[in-house]
Amino acid sequence: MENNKESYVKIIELKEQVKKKLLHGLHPLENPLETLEYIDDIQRLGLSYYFENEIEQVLKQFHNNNNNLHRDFGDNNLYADALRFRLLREQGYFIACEVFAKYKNEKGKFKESISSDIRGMLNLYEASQMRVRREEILDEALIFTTTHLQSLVETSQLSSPYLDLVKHALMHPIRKSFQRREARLYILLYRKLPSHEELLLTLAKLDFNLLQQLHQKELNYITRWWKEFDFKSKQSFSRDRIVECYIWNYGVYFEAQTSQIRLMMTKLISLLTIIDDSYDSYGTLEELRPFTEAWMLERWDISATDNLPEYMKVCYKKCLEFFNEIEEFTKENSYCASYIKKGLQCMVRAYSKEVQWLHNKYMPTFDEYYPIGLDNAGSEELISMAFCGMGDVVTKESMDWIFSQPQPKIIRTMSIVGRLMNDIGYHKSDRRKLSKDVVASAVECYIKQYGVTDEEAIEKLNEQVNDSWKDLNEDLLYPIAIPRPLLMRVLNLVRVNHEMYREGDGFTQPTLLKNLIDTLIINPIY
Ligand SMILES: CC(C)=CCC/C(C)=C/CC/C(C)=C/COP(=O)(O)OP(=O)(O)O
Repeated sequence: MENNKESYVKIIELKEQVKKKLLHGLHPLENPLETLEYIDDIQRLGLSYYFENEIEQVLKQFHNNNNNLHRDFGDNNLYADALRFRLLREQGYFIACEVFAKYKNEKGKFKESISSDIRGMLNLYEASQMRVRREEILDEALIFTTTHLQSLVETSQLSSPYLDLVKHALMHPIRKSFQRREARLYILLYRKLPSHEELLLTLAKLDFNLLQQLHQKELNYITRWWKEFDFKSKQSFSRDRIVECYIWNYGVYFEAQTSQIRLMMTKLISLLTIIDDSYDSYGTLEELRPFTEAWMLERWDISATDNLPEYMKVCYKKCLEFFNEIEEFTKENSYCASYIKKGLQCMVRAYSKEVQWLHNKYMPTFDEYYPIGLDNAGSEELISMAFCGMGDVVTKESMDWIFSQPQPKIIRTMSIVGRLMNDIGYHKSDRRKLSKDVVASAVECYIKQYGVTDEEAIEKLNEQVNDSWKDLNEDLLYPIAIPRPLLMRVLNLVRVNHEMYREGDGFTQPTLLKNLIDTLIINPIY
């Protein structure tokens, strides 16, 4: 691997060339498809953060010239239509889904003939993930493309980079995916594509490897911090998941200049895990009552824990220290820390309600459970903390937006994805099967309220998760409530929730995230 200084210099030089091409070398009106493909490649290679303004300028032209460009693709270019649709919607521009009506037959079904166009089908599949409510044509497109692409994967004997992309996309659609894993994977696939551009490939590889070295150093620092804290010696039942905490935030912030917020968020999640475990696993009701009161104080004070067990004191003290660190970090925006405190209080209130149910062996109805379960998914808390890393972009109004009523749809989506996927995973896990406790969780509460089977409950809850992604998509279309860079961090937080609980409890069962950790932190790209 080249030495770091050389890599930096090369990155600067390559970036300039890409910028030039984006602004002057592409001609959206004459060559719309080539332009879109170039932007798609930049984004999928994980490089768009270098070119936000240029990409915005180019895509705006597509948006403003929608009709002209529409004609350029002709009547039968599913690949181009779907690519443009996805890129514009990802950028926040509404584009009507009726553009896909021409791919239907007289019976109102998608034409079977398009199913042999793999790249077109793949783009339509990704485009349909951008749907909002009441876009039935995109619901149908998702089913149509998923079915055909799945059968293609099962029956095809050929190996091709496109087929690899299809296999991957079926598991990880772009909209929901952990972005850095996608970048790495796309770098490996892109170099096999006949059309790849050497310059972009080199830039992407250098950038990934250089960032990875920084991430390794950070992980080193944070594991030392965790070892020195040594909470395990005070309470051995608590989950020991500092690497997973780091990965959580790496999904939200990955850039070199965001190192500090990544580490702060990692500390926050590790402390939240301790608090969660205190309520869920080992605190008694008598201990937890004053513990809850201590968090509810206007000014947190260590003396509030005088009569509490040592492990609670240690946890509370560490949080006080951590809040001093947050205040120092957000000196310029001194109002920020109070929102993080408010978010934590909201979680603790929910934990304390759940613990009463647990100790009273009471299984609530779904309606009783749901608002509490959504509150303890911690969305307001994590978003408040994430926004603190956004420097000038964040304002008091955007912090107020986090706690506004009615709750912004994208925040509700974050809670729904986290809560329901976590609870569905819990329902299927050995943890539940082996537990003698009556633990309130969405599946059990749904079964209790509606008298349905496990499978039916899970199906209904999965539907809610899918519908909530549509709401998220809507909140990300212009006009938007707060600046786009802030909303993009919220989107990343939702993606992390999805990733963590996609196949069970990735946070608690260490094997589920192992692959992700190896790919992102350990192995460079050669
Ligand atoms: C669930 C979710 C999206 C949480 C987001 C807030 C957050 C990052 C908390 C840190 C600790 C954590 C992963 C709790 C989930 O525990 P658990 O799996 O025992 O679930 P529980 O919430 O039912 O205790």
